[in-house]
Amino acid sequence: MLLEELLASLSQDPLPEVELTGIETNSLHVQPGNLFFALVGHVSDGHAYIEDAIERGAVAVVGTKPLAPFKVPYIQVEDSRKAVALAAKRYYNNPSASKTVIGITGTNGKTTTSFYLKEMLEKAGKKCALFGTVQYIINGQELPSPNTTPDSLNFQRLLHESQDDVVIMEVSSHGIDQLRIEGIEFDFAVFTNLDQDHLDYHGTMENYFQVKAKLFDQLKPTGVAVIWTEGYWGRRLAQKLENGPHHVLELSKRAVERFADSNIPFHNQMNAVLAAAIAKKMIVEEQVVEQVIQQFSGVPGRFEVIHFTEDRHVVIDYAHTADAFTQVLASVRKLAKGRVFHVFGFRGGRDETKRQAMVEASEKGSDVQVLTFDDLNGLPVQAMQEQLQKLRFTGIRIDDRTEAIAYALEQASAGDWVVITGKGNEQYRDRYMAPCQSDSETVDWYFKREKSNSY
Ligand SMILES: CC(=O)N[C@H]1[C@@H](OP(=O)(O)OP(=O)(O)OC[C@H]2O[C@@H](n3ccc(=O)[nH]c3=O)[C@H](O)[C@@H]2O)O[C@H](CO)[C@@H](O)[C@@H]1O[C@H](C)C(=O)N[C@@H](C)C(=O)N[C@H](CCC(=O)O)C(=O)O
Ligand SMILES: Nc1ncnc2c1ncn2[C@@H]1O[C@H](COP(=O)(O)OP(=O)(O)OP(=O)(O)O)[C@@H](O)[C@H]1O
Ligand SMILES: N[C@H](CCC[C@H](N)C(=O)O)C(=O)O
Repeated sequence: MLLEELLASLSQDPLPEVELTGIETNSLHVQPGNLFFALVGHVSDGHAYIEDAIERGAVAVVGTKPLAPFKVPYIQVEDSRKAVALAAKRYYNNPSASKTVIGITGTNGKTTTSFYLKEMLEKAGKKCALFGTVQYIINGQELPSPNTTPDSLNFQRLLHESQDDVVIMEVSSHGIDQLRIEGIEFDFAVFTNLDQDHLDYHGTMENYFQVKAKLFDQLKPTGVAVIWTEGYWGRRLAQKLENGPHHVLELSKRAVERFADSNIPFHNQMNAVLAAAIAKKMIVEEQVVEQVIQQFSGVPGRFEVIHFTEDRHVVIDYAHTADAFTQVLASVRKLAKGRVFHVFGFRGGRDETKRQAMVEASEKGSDVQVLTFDDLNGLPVQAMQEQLQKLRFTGIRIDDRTEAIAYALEQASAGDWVVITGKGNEQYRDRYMAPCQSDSETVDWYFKREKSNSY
């Protein structure tokens, strides 16, 4: 595509006749013939890397700041995140237009709902691409997920490669705010729930809600909104959409009554019915939907039950909000004949204001609490220790996660359950550091150690 063809609407001046070889937002990845978009980020400012991008072969640059002329055309726009999203959409020939696009938002349950839905649709013969926290899947191929919601450029590029019929994506509030989904029109948008999280980024729950609600502005005119309305924020969203053009499907506790005798955790029943509502709208047979719910293969690191020994159980779970703790611990309480141990921690550099509520949910839902580290995310150990010190917490503190898990497993006796939350299936302790064992690998290591010690 010619530079002129892509950017004519943004540039006052005529642009040179140059054939583009691609679009880039990271100067380090620029190849000769690329168009570079300078984005102001949370850590760096892409405008500082314009010269670098030009040296690597960028043929034009788009940015937001008034800058002195460069040796290639510089096009100043109001919002370079919006500009790159729309340029990528155009460059890759609007790849989502030919697919059914489903966006799932909410604090908890996005990943699980998306996995349920993928299984339902695939059983009905549809090919699904998936974007989310655990992984991306394009044309059946699993790719690592750097962000729950990919940046707009990567997203359009992957959609262009995808020969799938359906795109199921988790839409994070960061993703919406940073315009990673700008220009995408959704056939379905799902709201699971809202719980206190990410206030380091959004400031207030109201702001957090308003950002999440923006997903629903991107529904196609024929689009359907599916909302869990049992909570305050779900009801607010349903009200907001009430007089709008879209069909709104509201789901509440009544929708999960039929699971009364089943042993799926309650939160997964909610996720299952949200997925089922879309599957049915997409004409998946009732029988297929039910079969998937009954035989669901689960999500890595979400309510993963390990029969540690015959009478001791471990649950590995990705809970990292107070509501998620309440849900998971209540489900375990129903299953446990003995005590419930809870090993948990917090991520460095993330919302600190949710922590006290998480401690309280843990103390309410379990018998023994072990507070440890999740990820430090670059935060010095001492700073995390000081932050933990400030919490009102009466349980046991063991900073080293392996030791904390070992302690809980050691203390647990027949009938007890040990719940380990926060990291799920993740194989790193700090996104900036080397990979390390997952929580289930730690449990496995402990189990082997205990077995060899008993001989
Ligand atoms: C705070 C935040 O959300 N940051 C995200 C954001 O980064 P940023 O735009 O601020 O990037 P930056 O590092 O400041 O760089 C600015 C620009 O300079 C450019 N640059 C930089 C260096 C250089 O040498 N050359 C260069 O061109 C960069 O390529 C970039 O274009 O955009 C990046 C690309 O999309 C994201 O990877 C990054 O996610 C960071 C790693 C992150 O931790 N994000 C979390 C908070 C997040 O987004 N989480 C949600 C899930 C939350 C949930 O639901 O629980 C998610 O969707 O993953
Ligand atoms: N519907 C729900 N309501 C409340 N808590 C839930 C619900 N579904 C899942 N959870 C809890 O939240 C945790 C994360 O679930 P899941 O990965 O499906 O959510 P998510 O929205 O994708 O989270 P993230 O964006 O952080 O990846 C689960 O391990 C469970 O503890
Ligand atoms: N939802 C959590 C976990 C994100 C997981 C991973 N992508 C990371 O950033 O470490 C958060 O944003 O705090």
